[in-house]
Amino acid sequence: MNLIKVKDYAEMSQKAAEFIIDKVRSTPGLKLGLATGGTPVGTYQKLIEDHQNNKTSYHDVVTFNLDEYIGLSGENKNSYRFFMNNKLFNHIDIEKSNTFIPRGDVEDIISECRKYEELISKHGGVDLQILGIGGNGHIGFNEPGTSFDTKTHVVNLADSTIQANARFFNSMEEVPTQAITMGISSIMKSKEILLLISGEGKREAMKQLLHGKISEEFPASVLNTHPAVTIIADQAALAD
Ligand SMILES: N[C@@H]1[C@@H](O)[C@H](O)[C@@H](COP(=O)(O)O)O[C@@H]1O
Repeated sequence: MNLIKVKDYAEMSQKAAEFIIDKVRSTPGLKLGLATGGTPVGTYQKLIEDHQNNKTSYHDVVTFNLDEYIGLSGENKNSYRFFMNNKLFNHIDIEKSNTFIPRGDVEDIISECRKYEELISKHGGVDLQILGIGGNGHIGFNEPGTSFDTKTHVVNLADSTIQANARFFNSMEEVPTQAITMGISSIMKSKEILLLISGEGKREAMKQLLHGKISEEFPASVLNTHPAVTIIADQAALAD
């Protein structure tokens, strides 16, 4: 894994945006894997600014998001579809029909999992996957204990993840307890991965990722076996 150390969240966002813009510009029809959470928001903001100032075009870019809450429709302001429209898609020239996010509000969620996996394959797979990391090492919504062989699947969220995500909801009762997520094997099929890590709250996860053993108990550890991972981490996440 290639580790790029930066000062703070702002520098991480700037570097990550430059990395992505370079791929968008150099790879016609880029298949871009996207993540939600607080970590990539600054990066998306930088992509928007660059689109406005330098006219980088997303016209032929196809995006696949990692995950979605079960039970929330795209109109719900806490859904990841709403988040992505609001934080990125509405502000760049991407075709909405080229932005894919698993549906959490369909009746047959098992068939949605299969269809999402097929959709990614049909497009030739993800070229560059952006990832954040949960404090417990989850990637996408693959919680500790998830098999490294998983494809897109339904998960029960860990209590710590529910707690961490509660900040976006009005009350605990509203926080979904299940999600649909690309699996570990789906993520690992990406040709290249860019992992963003910022803040003190991620320090333990950072340490375990770099120095811990590769184990399903710490999902992100699998990234040590991927041939093309770049991590951009800030000082707060790196400090011992
Ligand atoms: N499903 C998302 C993950 O993709 C994200 O990486 C994680 C960390 O979020 P944050 O960046 O807000 O710390 O939160 C959620 O669980």
